[in-house]
Amino acid sequence: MIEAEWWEYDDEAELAEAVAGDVAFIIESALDARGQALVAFPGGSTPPPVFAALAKKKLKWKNVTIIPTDERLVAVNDPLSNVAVIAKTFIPLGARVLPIGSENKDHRMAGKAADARLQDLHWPPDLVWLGVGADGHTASIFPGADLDEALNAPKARRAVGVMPEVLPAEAPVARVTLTRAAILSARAITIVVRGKDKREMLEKAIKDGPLSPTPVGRVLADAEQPIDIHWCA
Ligand SMILES: O=C1O[C@H](COP(=O)(O)O)[C@@H](O)[C@H](O)[C@H]1O
Repeated sequence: MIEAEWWEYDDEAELAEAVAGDVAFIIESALDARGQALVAFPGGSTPPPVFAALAKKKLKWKNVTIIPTDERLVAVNDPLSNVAVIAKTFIPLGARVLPIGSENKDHRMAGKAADARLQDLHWPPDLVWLGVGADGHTASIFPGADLDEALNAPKARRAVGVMPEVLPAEAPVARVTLTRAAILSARAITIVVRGKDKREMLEKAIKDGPLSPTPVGRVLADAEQPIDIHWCA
């Protein structure tokens, strides 16, 4: 049974401030407990206002490592790159931002390379913050031939390569993504989504659990930690 708590906001600005406050608290707690923090942030259009609010927090950024939850297989200076957006905000603050993508056109090889990079990190992540696409993908776990590997890869595997069955119009490229096991290993999981349609889809995915046809439902079905879901229309 997925334990999900919904947090609703009047608008995007209110959501950004609240999520930034929560993420800062998680980072601060990790720094107090372990002297370092490892967090995974999503790409897409939802995070930038949250990043801007989070960047104003006084944290020991040099002890914080940030990885993307997933990456589009494009050059790091391509506007589609997830890590580029993260790096632009947090590298100037002193954070370590670790790219997991490559320009390798073979997404399976790129997945292996991403996994090797992540194996060097102090695991588990203190936070995996997930976004959700209109088609129900989360991180870059998409419907298609690579879905099973992303969902059922061995526990030790942290990233795989994925070719979405239907390429999303806003970023029609192959990806690398954290596996379900890597996502669920996090000390905390939070989801940030906007829009009524996504809310309905996510509510249904959570209700359907392991039987959900959507990747996000299949990922969350095995979560043992409570999930915070931040939403605005
Ligand atoms: O392609 C992606 O999309 C999802 C959702 O993005 P949004 O624009 O609806 O916020 C995102 O979570 C993922 O990291 C990204 O690669």
